[in-house]
Amino acid sequence: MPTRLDWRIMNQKGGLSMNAILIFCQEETPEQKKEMRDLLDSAGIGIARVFEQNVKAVSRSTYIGKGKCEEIERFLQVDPSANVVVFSSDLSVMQARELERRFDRRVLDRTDLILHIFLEQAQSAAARLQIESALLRRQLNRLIGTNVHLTRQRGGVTNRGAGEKQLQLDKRLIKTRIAQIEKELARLQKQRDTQRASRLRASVPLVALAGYTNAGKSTVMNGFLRRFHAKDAKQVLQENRLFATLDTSVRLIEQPYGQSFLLVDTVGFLHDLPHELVRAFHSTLEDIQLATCVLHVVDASKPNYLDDIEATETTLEAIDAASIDRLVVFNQCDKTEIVHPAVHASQVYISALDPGDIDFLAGQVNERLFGEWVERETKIPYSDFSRYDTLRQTARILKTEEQEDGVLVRYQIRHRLEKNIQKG
Ligand SMILES: Nc1nc2c(ncn2[C@@H]2O[C@H](COP(=O)(O)OP(=O)(O)OP(=O)(O)O)[C@@H](O)[C@H]2O)c(=O)[nH]1
Ligand SMILES: [Mg+2]
Repeated sequence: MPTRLDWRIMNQKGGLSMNAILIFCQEETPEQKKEMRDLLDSAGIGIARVFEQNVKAVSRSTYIGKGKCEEIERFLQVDPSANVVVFSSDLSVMQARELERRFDRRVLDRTDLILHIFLEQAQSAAARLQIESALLRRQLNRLIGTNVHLTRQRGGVTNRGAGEKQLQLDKRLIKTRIAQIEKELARLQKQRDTQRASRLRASVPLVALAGYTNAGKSTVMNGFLRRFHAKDAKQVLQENRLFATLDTSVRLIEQPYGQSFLLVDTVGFLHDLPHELVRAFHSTLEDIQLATCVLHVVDASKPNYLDDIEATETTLEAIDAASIDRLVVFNQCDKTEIVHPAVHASQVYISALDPGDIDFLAGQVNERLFGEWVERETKIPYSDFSRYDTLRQTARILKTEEQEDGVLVRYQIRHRLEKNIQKG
């Protein structure tokens, strides 16, 4: 809503192109550096210049210290086209404020950047509101104690008194907006609770795709949709971009023999996800908590995939989902030497692009959800058509034999589905 207020982030929506100075501060690994660049790319921000600094003693006011700040300031004078400064590390309120004052530019840290991507791309009302609320809270923190320099950036007001007044007004407007958002979020939460309750009543198990961003969760979902669903089932967006998915999508995966389940695609995780972001993610992650089984999708072709697994596990713990039954799906095996499809204990190796591998994964999921196949025999009286019908839908019929008092049926069924065909 109030674009005027969020001069730090939202004013870019007008179409101004963003060009950044990117500052690495902590001897990041090549993978971490690539991830920062990918995040900027996802946010649609170009890179004018990269500065590197191994900050040993973090400066309380500027993080990187006076010398580095001066070097950057000199660069900004020579090349004023860079209109934003991005830090790979998270900054305190005080540091961000001081750096913005010195550079006379917007300063974004990693969290700002992620929120920025979310704001641009999230579709659902709840996700958008949660992100807006997180952004406004950060903005409010930075405004507290701020003085006239902001007003200078807003359009040349130099009168200190007017600036203070403007600041008070902004703070009040932000607080009012946050209160409005909280109210609206509570209403949406109620709506979601009702939808979930009806889903649970339908007694179809829920399977959640979770994992690091860009691991291939949406591709796995589309694989399932292509394989098991009617042709017009709406596919979800899969893209080589961090945070391609920002809203959850739930689809019914209809399989034979009563093995249908709901599959939910969720937003990707990232390492060191700050608490406020986990909160902003929350509405999209609630589905994971209700899942019977979590498919933790990993990009097995990344050299540092173990770090990704750890980051995902940490986030699952943070949302109280760590105790849910888990299948770790090592995906993108086609880019590696790993033999696929294969399974070792609760680890499955696949390529989501291969329909045969999706079938294999479905088999593993079915076993977790519905148990092993068991072989049974029963006699159904001719008068009990409906039981025979249920049996046909839920079991693999192996043999039927017509007898005087009914049909003798031999069949295979997943043992947890047996209760569905017990004599009524
Ligand atoms: N070669 C190969 N590419 C894959 C495989 N699975 C996914 N991809 C590609 O990897 C990229 C990311 O896939 P997505 O399914 O969008 O990843 P995601 O986990 O949903 O990512 P976010 O929504 O950003 O968290 C896309 O370009 C996919 O085509 C795979 O098994 N093999
Ligand atoms: Mg996705």
